[in-house]
Amino acid sequence: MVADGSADAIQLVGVIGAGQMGNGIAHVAALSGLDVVLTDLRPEALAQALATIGKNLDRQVQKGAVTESDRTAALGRITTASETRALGQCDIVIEAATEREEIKTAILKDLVPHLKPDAIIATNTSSISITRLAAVTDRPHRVIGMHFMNPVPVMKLVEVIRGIATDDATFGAVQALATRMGKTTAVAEDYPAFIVNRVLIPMINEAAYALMEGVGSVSAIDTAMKLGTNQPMGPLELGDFIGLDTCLAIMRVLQDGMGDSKYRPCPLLVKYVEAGWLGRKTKRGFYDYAEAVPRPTR
Ligand SMILES: CC(=O)CC(=O)SCCNC(=O)CCNC(=O)[C@H](O)C(C)(C)COP(=O)(O)OP(=O)(O)OC[C@H]1O[C@@H](n2cnc3c(N)ncnc32)[C@H](O)[C@@H]1OP(=O)(O)O
Ligand SMILES: NC(=O)C1=CN([C@@H]2O[C@H](COP(=O)(O)OP(=O)(O)OC[C@H]3O[C@@H](n4cnc5c(N)ncnc54)[C@H](OP(=O)(O)O)[C@@H]3O)[C@@H](O)[C@H]2O)C=CC1
Repeated sequence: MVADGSADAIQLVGVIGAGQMGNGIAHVAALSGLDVVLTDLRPEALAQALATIGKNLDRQVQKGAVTESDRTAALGRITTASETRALGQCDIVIEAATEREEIKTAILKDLVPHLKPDAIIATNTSSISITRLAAVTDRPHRVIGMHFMNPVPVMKLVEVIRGIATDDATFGAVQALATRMGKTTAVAEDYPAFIVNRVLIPMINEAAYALMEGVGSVSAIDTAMKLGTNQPMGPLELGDFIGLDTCLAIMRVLQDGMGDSKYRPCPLLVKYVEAGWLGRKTKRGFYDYAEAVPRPTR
């Protein structure tokens, strides 16, 4: 029962998509004492996600942030599955698959027949309209944006985005869940890319323009922004970290949704994605990750 909006009302969390965000969400949820069912189409993605979660928990144990017994308990609370029906008993399902609207709508349509009547559907989309995603479900009032930041175990923010039909009980339950997971929430309205990515991704896109136009090299641009504006990563390094496919997808949502040419994706960014140079996850983006120390490519 989740209708009262209390943190304790949610006990079983489903996560769809076992990529970098899905594994981070599963990690933090399990560490908060929640039971987790993590699904992905590919069994190899699930095995890789469990290995990553184990490694990141080890890192937290070494730092003294997590005890060995909490690590073991957290891993024991995560089960994996390839079939959607495994999510049937979840109180909330958090969709964290690839940032493409047709993928997300197909997932949601496949999901709803399996769910309990009052289960919440949250999406970790970085940019896509919550209202539009909710409209393909049987329960737009129970659909909400729950936008975690990468890396999920480290970053403190969750953006919460209501669709036009999202009800107060759903909003309250998700705010409480984020708090239980140790996160601080910021509420954003349902406009393209919400708050964080409305500001951040155009900056990364502009850094790609600066690179394309020869304003600076990869190292110069990242050093300038790191030391000049006190950001932990330069914009090109951060683009590689997020995934250049995801950055481009967000720019396209901004361009389509806002209809303003200031959001045009940088042609160099487009070319990198077309080449399959997606950043860290493919070992090549603005940097080459083949060696232990990433090497700038331009
Ligand atoms: C695209 C979207 O839709 C929205 C987004 O997410 S936008 C992206 C938002 N994220 C950012 O902007 C990240 C910017 N980068 C950073 O904050 C930092 O570079 C970073 C936290 C990623 C790494 O920091 P770092 O100092 O270079 O590395 P490192 O020392 O290894 O890590 C810092 C801490 O995080 C921990 N950590 C890093 N990655 C971790 C992970 N995946 N799991 C668990 N812990 C992790 C480390 O153990 C370390 O912990 P302590 O502070 O307790 O020592
Ligand atoms: N990267 C980031 O910094 C952030 C990303 N996000 C958002 O989180 C979501 C996931 O991003 P991220 O984790 O980076 O992406 P990844 O590419 O790392 O992971 C996406 C995962 O979803 C899987 N997938 C694709 N289609 C389906 C499907 N139909 N059913 C189940 N799983 C599927 C992919 O499998 P396969 O590899 O086989 O395609 C992959 O394992 C996106 O919406 C993104 O915008 C939000 C905050 C930050």
